[in-house]
Amino acid sequence: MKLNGLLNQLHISTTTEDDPVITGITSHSKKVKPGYLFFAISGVHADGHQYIQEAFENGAAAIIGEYDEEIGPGHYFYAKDTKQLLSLAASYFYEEPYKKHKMTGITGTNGKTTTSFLLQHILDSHGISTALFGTVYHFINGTKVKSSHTTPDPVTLQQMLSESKDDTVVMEVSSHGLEQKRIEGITYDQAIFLNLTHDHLDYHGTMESYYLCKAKLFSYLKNKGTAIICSEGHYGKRLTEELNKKNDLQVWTYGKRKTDSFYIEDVGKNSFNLVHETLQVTVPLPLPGEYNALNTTAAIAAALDYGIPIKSSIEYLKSFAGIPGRFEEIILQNGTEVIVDYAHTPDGVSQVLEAASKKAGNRPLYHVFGFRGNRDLTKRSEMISISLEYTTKTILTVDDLNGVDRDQLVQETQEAIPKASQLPVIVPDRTEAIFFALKEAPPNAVVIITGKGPEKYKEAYTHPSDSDLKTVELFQSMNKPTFI
Ligand SMILES: CC(=O)N[C@H]1[C@@H](OP(=O)(O)OP(=O)(O)OC[C@H]2O[C@@H](n3ccc(=O)[nH]c3=O)[C@H](O)[C@@H]2O)O[C@H](CO)[C@@H](O)[C@@H]1O[C@H](C)C(=O)N[C@@H](C)C(=O)N[C@H](CCC(=O)O)C(=O)O
Ligand SMILES: Nc1ncnc2c1ncn2[C@@H]1O[C@H](COP(=O)(O)OP(=O)(O)OP(=O)(O)O)[C@@H](O)[C@H]1O
Repeated sequence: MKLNGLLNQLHISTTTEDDPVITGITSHSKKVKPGYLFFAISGVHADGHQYIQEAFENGAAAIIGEYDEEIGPGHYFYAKDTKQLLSLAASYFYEEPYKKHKMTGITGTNGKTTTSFLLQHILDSHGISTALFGTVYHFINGTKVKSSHTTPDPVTLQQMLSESKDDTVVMEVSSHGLEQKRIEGITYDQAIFLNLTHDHLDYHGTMESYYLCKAKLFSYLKNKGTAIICSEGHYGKRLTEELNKKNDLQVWTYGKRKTDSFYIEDVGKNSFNLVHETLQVTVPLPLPGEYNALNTTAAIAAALDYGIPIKSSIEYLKSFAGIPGRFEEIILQNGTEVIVDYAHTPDGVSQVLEAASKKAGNRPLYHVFGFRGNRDLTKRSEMISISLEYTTKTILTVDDLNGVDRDQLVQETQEAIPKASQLPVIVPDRTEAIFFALKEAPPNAVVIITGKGPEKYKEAYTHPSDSDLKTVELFQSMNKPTFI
């Protein structure tokens, strides 16, 4: 690809005499190789304009930045919004790879991973090869690829789209990804809105700007594309109203109202009823909880939009194998049921504890969880209150420190405890906290550990383990019953 052609596609109305070949695109100066086009971006921690010199030294063919002045010894072009242009340039560089696939984007505070796994399972079972881009891992051409972001940076994203030979791409679209315009240069055949509840206010500031950011996904829908929206909650209703005013989209809602395009009722332990137009069917619940009936309905609706009959989706769901760290269950030798789950927002914790307490019935329910350092502090008290409401015993611990001193995080956790008659226990070492819960809980109890799901620990703890699941397994192996 030549520079002048790319500048033209980006609507930068300057040309260069030498018109160099562009060999790659990046916004990180240290990744620049000879012939690269470097985009200078002002970020949260650094300003890419400070690294222009380094980019030239590493061989950049040209730079695009937001400073309206000549910088450096080589080609420099001014642009108003380098984040947007970086994504567009990456898309053009890889020859607009989204056009090779059917594209599904899924957004929402909670449930993106779950819904994307469910949809991928249905599509794959139907013979539609499907790539998955998301938090747990990416899955391209039948192979798992390590994921560092829910929505990858634009260059990685476009490269993955280009490498994928899959018919369909199902991708989680995070609010950070939307705000940073990582998906610019892609249009979607369908977009799904799951919910919007308290999270990431450290980044978005207010729920209003968080909503406006999530709603942006729907502006990337193709003409006649399908919007699938959960109507439970204020924001889903608002989005539906806003999108219904546009005539160029198919808008489907799902939820618990009879007016929803996909209406669910009678959510039980193992199944729920789904009504769509004249069809009424029983759907097996692939994972416990009403929230998972909703996630499943979103996946069934998306599959129907791609031509898969609802009854076929139901058949396929019977072989769904679950998702790492999403209501993942282990039964200890003494009978204690342990659940590891990724809930890390007030709504997520509330939903999963509701499902866990239904499972526990009259049995005791123990809950172990903690907070991440440097992340939305305003959700902490609410999460503790919810835990205290649902559980027999709450054991607070720490999650990733993210650079915060452990004692400070423990102190912050202590301060977040609302005044309540039943006080939680604090065990700062996460492995000790899990051991404590498993030792304290009577054999008939259910112990739920939330926050990390399948993620590896970033901190070192007393017991040699690198994830919640491994800690539970370690406890098992150290506490094997001895038979005489
Ligand atoms: C807050 C945030 O989202 N930051 C993301 C953002 O970084 P940034 O623009 O703020 O980068 P910065 O560090 O300030 O640097 C500014 C610019 O200087 C450049 N630079 C910097 C240093 C240098 O030596 N040379 C150089 O050129 C950087 O490449 C960058 O272009 O853009 C980067 C490239 O796309 C991301 O890797 C980075 O993700 C950080 C690491 C991150 O942790 N993000 C999380 C919060 C995130 O995105 N999470 C969502 C999921 C959230 C959820 O739903 O739970 C996700 O999609 O993964
Ligand atoms: N529809 C939902 N509504 C509320 N909570 C949910 C919903 N779906 C899942 N959850 C809860 O949120 C947790 C995370 O789910 P999931 O990983 O699917 O969400 P996510 O949106 O991908 O999260 P993240 O973007 O942070 O990775 C689950 O383990 C569960 O406890």
